[in-house]
Amino acid sequence: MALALEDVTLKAGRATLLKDVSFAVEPGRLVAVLGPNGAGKSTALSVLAGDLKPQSGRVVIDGRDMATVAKSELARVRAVVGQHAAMSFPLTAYEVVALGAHPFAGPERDDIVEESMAAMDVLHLAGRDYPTLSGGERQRIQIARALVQLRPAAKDGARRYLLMDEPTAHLDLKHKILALECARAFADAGGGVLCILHDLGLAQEFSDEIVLLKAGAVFSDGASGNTLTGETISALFEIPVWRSKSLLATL
Ligand SMILES: Nc1ncnc2c1ncn2[C@@H]1O[C@H](COP(=O)(O)OP(=O)(O)OP(=O)(O)O)[C@@H](O)[C@H]1O
Repeated sequence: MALALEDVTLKAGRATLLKDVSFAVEPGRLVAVLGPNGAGKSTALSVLAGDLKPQSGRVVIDGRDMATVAKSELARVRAVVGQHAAMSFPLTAYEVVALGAHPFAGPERDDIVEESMAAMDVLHLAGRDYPTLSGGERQRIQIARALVQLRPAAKDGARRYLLMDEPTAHLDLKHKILALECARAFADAGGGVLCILHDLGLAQEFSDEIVLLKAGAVFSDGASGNTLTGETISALFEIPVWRSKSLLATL
């Protein structure tokens, strides 16, 4: 059981954005995806989410080809926290989080929404107009919404997958840690998490596995403790080995 890319190649016009990319997000695991700007991380996440269709290869969710899974079913088992949390609808923060909760009704829904908002430290923002929130506040609301969306699957014992594109990008240190603790708790409770990160230290600290992407291909993939070496980081980001080694020594 897993959410996996199998030999995925994706092109846009003449550009090849992903070349034979394979990796899997297994239940109970947090996979961090790292790599230079433009490496294909967000593209890979969108393919895994079922939002972009590859020209070759396939996405497999718990043994089924994703192309055969209805969008409505997909919405119950995977949630996406995107890179840009902009939303121009005149909704309150509470209403945005509750968008994830449409299968619930009544007091149960309120409890689940409030619990997820508390987990992301945004309960005090519940009545605020979403468009007036700061970037980091919006990001935390989006994570709370995704957690709400996946709650029914958790209760049914179904597999579920949380896909996050740079969820910590706009967050202060306390909330970066909180967001990754929530993602970690989600994995520890049996969900699978994919998290695109630029921070090597946070990736090392919170993930089980690290996938390194470069130029649309998997550069390296392995257990978090073994993947980030001075030589690998140097080659991945095209920086001197002495620099990557001194950076890694600070992690
Ligand atoms: N529709 C498209 N047509 C052509 N090129 C595209 C298209 N969409 C994305 N790209 C290019 O594909 C590459 C991969 O983009 P992607 O957003 O996946 O990178 P990323 O690894 O997430 O980068 P970042 O760290 O900057 O967020 C980039 O060079 C981007 O410019």
